[in-house]
Amino acid sequence: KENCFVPTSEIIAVEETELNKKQRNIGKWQKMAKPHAFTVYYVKKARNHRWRCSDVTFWCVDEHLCNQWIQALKELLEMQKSRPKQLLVYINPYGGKRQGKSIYEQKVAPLFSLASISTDVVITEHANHAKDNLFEVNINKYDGVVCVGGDGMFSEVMHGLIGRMQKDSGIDQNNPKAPLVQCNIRIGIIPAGSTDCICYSTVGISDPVTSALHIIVGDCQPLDVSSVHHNNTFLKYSVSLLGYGFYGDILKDSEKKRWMGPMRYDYSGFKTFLSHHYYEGTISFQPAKHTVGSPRDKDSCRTGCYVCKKSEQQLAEQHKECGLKHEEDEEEWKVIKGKFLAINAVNMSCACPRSPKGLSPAAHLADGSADLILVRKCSRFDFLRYLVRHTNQDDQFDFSFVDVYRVKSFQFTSKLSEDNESNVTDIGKKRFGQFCRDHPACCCNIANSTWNCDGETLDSSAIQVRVHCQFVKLFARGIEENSKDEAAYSQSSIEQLL
Ligand SMILES: CCCCCCCCCCCCC/C=C/[C@@H](O)[C@H](CO)NC(=O)CCCCCCCCCCCCCCC
Ligand SMILES: Nc1ncnc2c1ncn2[C@@H]1O[C@H](COP(=O)(O)OP(=O)(O)OP(=O)(O)O)[C@@H](O)[C@H]1O
Ligand SMILES: [Ca+2]
Repeated sequence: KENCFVPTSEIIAVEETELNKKQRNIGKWQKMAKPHAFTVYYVKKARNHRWRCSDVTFWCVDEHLCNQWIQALKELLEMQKSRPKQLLVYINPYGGKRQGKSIYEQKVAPLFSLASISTDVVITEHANHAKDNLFEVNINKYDGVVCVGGDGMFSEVMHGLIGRMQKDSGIDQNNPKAPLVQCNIRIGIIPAGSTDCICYSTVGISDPVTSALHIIVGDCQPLDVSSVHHNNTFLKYSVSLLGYGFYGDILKDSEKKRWMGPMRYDYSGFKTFLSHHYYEGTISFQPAKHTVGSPRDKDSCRTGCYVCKKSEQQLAEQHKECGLKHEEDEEEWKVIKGKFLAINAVNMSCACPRSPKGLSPAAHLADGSADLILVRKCSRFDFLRYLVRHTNQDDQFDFSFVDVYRVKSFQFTSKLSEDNESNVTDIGKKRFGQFCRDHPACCCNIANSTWNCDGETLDSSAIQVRVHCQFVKLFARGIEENSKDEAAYSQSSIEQLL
């Protein structure tokens, strides 16, 4: 009844179809002596970036012809070298609403088996199980690693893979300037967490079936990764949010409420909003001059993004020049001191179901930069106005108390650690403990906040951060343009750039 066009890259599987009696007796096929059939399973694109597995069955009388078609289509699939054949899967049974295991078994495993992908499945028994396991397994056996869980689970797998690569190459991660070895094994995310920001920002939806299909067709999306150090100690890598103040405090409070599931973030978010604490410190950063985009751009990173491609070319050129001294260290540092409600550094938009355009709507997945958002001390009402703009079309950077910069590296030191380092002992501060009790309404916080690094707290408030362009790869393709208007708009802005 309907014609449809399916690129071979979006065929999931081709199978010979056994016709049952009922099928044989319908329509014109009932006149055939012995009809033969094959079924093509393919990706059907629905609304809002959702993908589904659809199928179409072809019938004919000639058995030889039918087999020729099956053979030809299977050969076409075999030629798609980017498709994974063997995957290592880690399932966190306690992430999000604790449905990781059933999501995998009911929605994902049947699709992998249809696409003839073999899997080794590990159900994690404790935090860091997946990370530690990745240091031991024979990684070369696999075409990819899949994590079933949330951003925290992705982070574990990413740390395992990057850590393993550095260990195998004898690179010391504690050295902030070490030339890290890139990780080429792709990671797939089956969303089953509380925020699922990495999945949402790279696919456009958090939906397990959609993500499974992106893995099957062998998509590849590079991602920027930030390395976080405290002096010469490696702390963590980050791909989504590094947040101090508001998001650090939410995370710290929400960890005690894990039993609440994803709701814990709303509860702790509300509490943290009411507490309205601000923190004093100094932030220094190197602006990202290499990238052609800016955080106030009107259009966002989409599949085949021009801004990310430009950065990829530059990266390739840099690799060619390998060995030559980079001017990075000599490039200018901008220094900002102040009182901040939130300091957020995002490597991607951080779009998620709570905020469909994210913390920085124009941030790019793979341009080698992060957007540094500084929210200065302001009234509760203004901060609420700022937060609300994450949920509508208004510009969240259009406030006098909000600044945003595109950076390739930054450092932060809280006033408290600066004072401690310079041995200025303020007896008053010590006596008053954590908060300014003389002025309870002023919300001035003498204690440090903590950094929220992709949903995990960091031990140190003083950190040094460097963005590594396109450092890991995902089974994703970025967010696809979903309307003709959007596509035309993006094209016109590229023309403007050229
Ligand atoms: C009035 C409504 C305002 C809503 C504003 C929503 C902004 C939401 C922005 C979400 C950004 C998520 C960034 C991703 C971070 C992930 O790496 C990390 C690990 O999964 N998730 C979190 O840290 C979890 C972070 C969870 C943050 C939840 C924030 C909820 C804020 C609620 C404020 C309520 C104020 C109400 C006043 C009447
Ligand atoms: N079997 C396990 N028991 C306890 N913790 C685990 C287990 N497996 C993994 N973890 C840890 O649970 C943490 C949170 O998991 P995950 O990210 O999947 O869910 P979430 O926190 O609900 O979602 P999000 O990160 O999207 O907010 C991860 O950092 C991971 O280290
Ligand atoms: Ca980026």
